[in-house]
Order: sequence, then structure tokens, then C-alpha cells
Amino acid sequence: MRFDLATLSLLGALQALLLAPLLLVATRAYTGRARTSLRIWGTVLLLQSLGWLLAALRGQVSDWWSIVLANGVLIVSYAETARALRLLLGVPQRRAWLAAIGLAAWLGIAWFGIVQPDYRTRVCIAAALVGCYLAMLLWPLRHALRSGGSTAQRVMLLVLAGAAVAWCLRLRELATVPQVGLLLATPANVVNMVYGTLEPVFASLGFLLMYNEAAQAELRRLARTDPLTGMLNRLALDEEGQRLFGGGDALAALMLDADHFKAINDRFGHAVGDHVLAALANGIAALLRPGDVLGRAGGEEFLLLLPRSDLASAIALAEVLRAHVATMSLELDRQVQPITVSIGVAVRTPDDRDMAGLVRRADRALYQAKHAGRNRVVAADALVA
Ligand SMILES: Nc1nc2c(ncn2[C@@H]2O[C@H](COP(=O)(O)OP(=O)(O)OP(=O)(O)O)[C@@H](O)[C@H]2O)c(=O)[nH]1
Repeated sequence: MRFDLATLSLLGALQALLLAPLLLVATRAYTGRARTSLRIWGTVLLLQSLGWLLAALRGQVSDWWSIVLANGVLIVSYAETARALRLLLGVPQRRAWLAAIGLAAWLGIAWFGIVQPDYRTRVCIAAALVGCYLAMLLWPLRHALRSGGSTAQRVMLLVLAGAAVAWCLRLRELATVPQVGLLLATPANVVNMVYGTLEPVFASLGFLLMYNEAAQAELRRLARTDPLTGMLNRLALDEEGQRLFGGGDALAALMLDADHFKAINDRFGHAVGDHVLAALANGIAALLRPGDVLGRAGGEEFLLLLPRSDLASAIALAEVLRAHVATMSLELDRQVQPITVSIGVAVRTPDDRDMAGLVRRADRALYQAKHAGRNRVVAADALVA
């Protein structure tokens, strides 16, 4: 079979050119980190198509175009690929590093392309550049895979591994074959060019899968977060509660409610009330252990779940929280405003069939605390303080 490498290169350019607008249009529907990374990826495809087009013209246009400019464009596209993936993986983008490595490689390629033409050295420089960028991607991906990575991340890992293998073949051939050149149809060049032609599709597929996962995770996080306090919302509390209850271990539920909160709203306005709720949530969260689950059950009411906690330690913590809130004294409208909470405590008993029963008893205890004068802790079925 005969391969015309310039034609393959043009096919790769065409594929990337067709894919780019599809991805760029798709970004309109999304927001946040995932959208930025998808936009970068669309730009990467445009740059790649330009780079491969210029490379395919090797010998027909000046070396300034087909070597210096083509490699410059491809280097920027590789750097942007690394940036888009690192952004999607939630690791620092390291733009300065990417730029420094890219610039050094481009200067080297330009020198050995124009001043002292040497194809072998240029390939070695390009391979070193690709190696550095791959390492900057494989490292966070490897980390992600270790901590239970996803199928999408495995697909991307495979695509990157393919690129590494193709470059290794090219380097090996460089050392063994006497006559070399970008568009000579040697086995390694063919593998490289075929891989380069298919890569926009495969890499974009892997990227889209990863993007989809990131977008789903972001949606799930938003659906479980209370926007005012940043704590878990009712839905997430229900899920966490069922998970903890299903575990079968000891479990305590604390229902906390701000006292006379309506008066704060009436006196200072709803916006100040919001600020008080957020401060209250943060003040409580600061005293919790890792593994304790705090969320906003609704309005000015918070639910705290304490895994592996017995009644005595749950009451002790509730008392610490109550006392801490009582000392918070927020400054509202340049006036010091005391704030207190009432807390109902209940622990799981053998009679509890589900989480709802446990929370109901904590709620009833809270009602007792309010009835007994507020700013106090009451355990289910027993007045404690
Ligand atoms: N600012 C603000 N206020 C809220 C929010 N959710 C509920 N509230 C207010 O919380 C107040 C709760 O009032 P009540 O149920 O009468 O309770 P309370 O005034 O705290 O009195 P006790 O609970 O009996 O001590 C109401 O004024 C609600 O409007 C919120 O997200 N932001």
C-alpha cells in the first residue's frame, strides 16, 4: 500500500477544521471551567488544522512557512491541549511552564530549520517537547486513575499513550534509517501521520467524555449545595442520611434552629439575615470533626449528623455548639447583635426503621427546646439543659 503523507496531513487538517466549529458552537450551552476547557479544545483543533496544512506544503512553500510557522502553530496547539486537559482535571494549568517549554522548543526548531538545517535534530527537539507536555498530562491523569479514575480518563490515557508510542517509533527510525524527511513514506512516518490524522477525532472523543463527566459532577455538586451557606442542601442531607443509616453504625442527629430569627430579618432586612445564616453555618462547621455531616435543612434550620456518636457525646457537642454560637455576637448595622440557637438531639435506636424517624425525634426535641425558652439543648425524650 502506498501512502502519500502530504494527503494524510491534509486529511487530518480537514478533520480538525470540521470538528472545531462543532465544539465551539456546543460551548454556548455550558458555563464554568468545563466551558473554558471546551473552548480551548476548539481553538486547539483550529490551530492543528492550520499547522498540518502548513506542514503538508513542505517543499512547495518557503521553510519559514512550512517549518518555522507550522511548528510554532503546532507547539501552541500542544500547549493549549495540555492546558485544556489540566483545566478539566482541576489541576493548576502551569501556563508559564507550558509557554517556556514551547518557546525553547520553537527557537530550537527555527534554528535547525533555517540557520543550520538539520531534520534529525528538529525531530529530537519536537519529541522532547511532546515528552514534556505528555508528562504534564500523564501525571495528573495517573493521579486521577489511582484514586478511582473514570472510563473517560482511561480513554484519554490511551490516546496519549498512542501519541507517545508513535513518537518513540519515529525517534527509533531516526537512529537507524539513513534517509529521513517529514513527508518520506517510511514506516514510522506513516504510523505517525496516520495517528496524527485520526488523533483529532479520538482525542476529541476522549476529551468530550471527560468534559461530560466534569459537567455532570458540577451539576451534581450544584444540585446538592445550598447556595446561601455553601453547605449541603436538603436533598444531599437525605442522601447522606440514608448512606449513614444504611451503614448500621451508631448515629446521632442534631437539629439546630436560630432563635427569634424573624426578629433579625424584620429589624435588619433579609440581606443581613442571609449574612447571619451564612455566618452561623460557618461558625458551626468550624467546630466539627471530619466525617460529621452538616447541611441546611431549610429556612433557619440546620441538620447535623454525627456518625459513630452516642447520646452523651452528641449532647456534649451540641452544648459546645450552642455555647459557641451564643458568644458569636455578630455586628449588624454597627450594632452588636447576639444570636443563639436551640438544638434537638436524637440517637439511633433499634426501633428506628429509617432516617426519617431519627430526624423526626431530633425535630421533636428541638421543639421542646424552643418551648422551654430557647438557647438550649434537649435530647429526645429527656430535657437536658
Ligand atoms: N434572611 C433569610 N431569612 C430566612 C430564610 N429562610 C427563612 N428565613 C426566615 O426565618 C424566619 C423564621 O421565622 P420563625 O419560623 O417565626 O422562627 P423564629 O423567628 O426564628 O423564631 P423561633 O424559631 O421560634 O425562635 C422567617 O422570618 C423567615 O422569613 C433565608 O434564607 N434568609
